[in-house]
Amino acid sequence: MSSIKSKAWSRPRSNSRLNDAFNRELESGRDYYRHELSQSVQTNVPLLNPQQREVYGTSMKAVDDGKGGLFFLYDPGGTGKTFLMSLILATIRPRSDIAVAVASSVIAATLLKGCRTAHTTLKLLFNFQTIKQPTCNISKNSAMAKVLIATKIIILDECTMAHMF
Ligand SMILES: Nc1ncnc2c1ncn2[C@@H]1O[C@H](COP(=O)(O)OP(=O)(O)OP(=O)(O)O)[C@@H](O)[C@H]1O
Repeated sequence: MSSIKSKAWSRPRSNSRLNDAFNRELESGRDYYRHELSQSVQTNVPLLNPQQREVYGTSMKAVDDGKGGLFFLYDPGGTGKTFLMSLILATIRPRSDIAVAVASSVIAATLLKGCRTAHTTLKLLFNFQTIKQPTCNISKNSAMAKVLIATKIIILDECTMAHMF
């Protein structure tokens, strides 16, 4: 009898712990000032140059269509990549959608709002560049896995530098 009781109580507790962790991850992905972000979108979209506008349109279409895709943005320094990525994040986040921003280094992570290192967020192995088929150390049932499933876009800044860290 006591074991039945303990099973009956233990299950909801573990689910609720998972839900709490999920909600914490979710909130950290959504915890932005919506009004401020929406205003920055209204102000900055009209400033985009033709090339930035094309990348913005392509990225937002991919997000809205939900078909997935892998896009690389490569341009010389100072040409507005960070400006553009910030705008993409600011467009998606006020909709209560999750946009994850990660970077290959701590310094690069300071450039985008809510950005963390890819190693921390995606639980990358530190020696992943030496492994033939590297995987993220995130279990299927974890809160982070649920967040990633719900994520609309993952932006990885300075990805070409990832092998150095
Ligand atoms: N369309 C734009 N309208 C107004 N300012 C812009 C625009 N695009 C970029 N900028 C400004 O130009 C400067 C350089 O842009 P940004 O930092 O985004 O370049 P970057 O390509 O990310 O540079 P780096 O590769 O060195 O990190 C920033 O001050 C940014 O705010």
